Amino acid sequence: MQCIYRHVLKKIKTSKRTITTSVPEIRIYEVGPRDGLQNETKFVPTEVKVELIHKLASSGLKNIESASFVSPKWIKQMSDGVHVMTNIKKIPDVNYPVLVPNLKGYEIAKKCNVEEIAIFPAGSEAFSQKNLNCSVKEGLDRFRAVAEQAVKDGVRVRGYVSCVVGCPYEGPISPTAIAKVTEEVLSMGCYEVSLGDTIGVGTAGSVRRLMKEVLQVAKPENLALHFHDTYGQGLSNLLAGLEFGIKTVDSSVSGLGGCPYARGASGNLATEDLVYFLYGLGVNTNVDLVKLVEAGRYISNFLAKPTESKVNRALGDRFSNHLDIVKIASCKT
Ligand SMILES: CC(C)(COP(=O)([O-])OP(=O)([O-])OC[C@H]1O[C@@H](n2cnc3c(N)ncnc32)[C@H](O)[C@@H]1OP(=O)([O-])[O-])[C@@H](O)C(=O)NCCC(=O)NCCSC(=O)C[C@@](C)(O)CC(=O)[O-]
Repeated sequence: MQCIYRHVLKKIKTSKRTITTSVPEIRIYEVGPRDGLQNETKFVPTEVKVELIHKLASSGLKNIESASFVSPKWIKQMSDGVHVMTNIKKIPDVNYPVLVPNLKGYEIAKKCNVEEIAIFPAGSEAFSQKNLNCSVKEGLDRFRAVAEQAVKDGVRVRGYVSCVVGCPYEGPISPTAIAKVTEEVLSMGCYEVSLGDTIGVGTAGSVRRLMKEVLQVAKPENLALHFHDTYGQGLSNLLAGLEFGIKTVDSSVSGLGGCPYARGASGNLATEDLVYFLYGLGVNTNVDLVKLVEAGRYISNFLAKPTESKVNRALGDRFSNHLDIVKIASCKT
């Protein structure tokens, strides 16, 4: 089968010479510290959030959505965003984006010297009302003002579109509606739009239908996939999406996650499961699975709940060497 993933040229040193080879690569956008924790009822202290972010960065993840600057009246769990962002010991080549709902949140984020923000309009009218207290159109206008200011300030902007397959209040959402919102979000200057199956109702079939429509208005390199794993379809949905040439995938360590305004939705696709899956496809992730598993256990232990990652559970205490796990994933025993 022809490899469908983006390839990067890498210089690899052998004992005798340096060779240039082509390695497929997928960009992982970790959302655990934000999407993963925002729905937790027990307040996670700032130092635990910061330690989680440090552990994720040391596993090799390069994009870690670290906080959100939403109204603390709406999401109390994220109310310490300023302290989180000012206490992270940043690694130079790691991106630490934050979620921003309006200009007020943007101004606070800016004071924390963030280099990237994410805006998050919805594809569904009812969800927009519940999540943002405004219509889709009002949300888009509000986010356009934020994006324009950020672009002016040289801050990168990423966009989410929520409820790309289904809405907890309205039911199925048409791919045409999602394509329309995606096009508008891209026109605001976002370098990428992440398509969020907020309640995890998608299947490989509905994801294919969505991709066909959205790719009428966007290039695959400007799209990302954001799956919640409510019905256990996260990885098959992802495979369906990757077949369209998408190169960025969102996931959450330990499968944490959920939105308080999307009751019943489970966590995101677990990053440990994603990394294992990608190694199996021969896709380079540059992530150390042992360190990632440790990060997942750190936060699950703190929350006193079992990990939602099947890979994390399956590995138990058997493996301390990243390469051994990669061999299993690649079936190269
Ligand atoms: C958009 C609003 C603010 C409108 O909320 P509102 O109540 O209509 O706004 P408001 O302007 O009337 O403000 C109400 C109060 O909040 C304050 N306020 C207002 N904004 C801010 C701010 N940025 N930072 C700090 N404070 C703020 C504001 O100052 C005021 O304080 P008061 O005067 O009463 O003392 C609110 O609805 C909100 O914060 N919503 C965010 C909800 C949220 O975070 N949801 C989860 C993230 S979305 C998600 O998870 C989906 C995603 C992205 O992961 C993709 C997927 O999974 O598919």
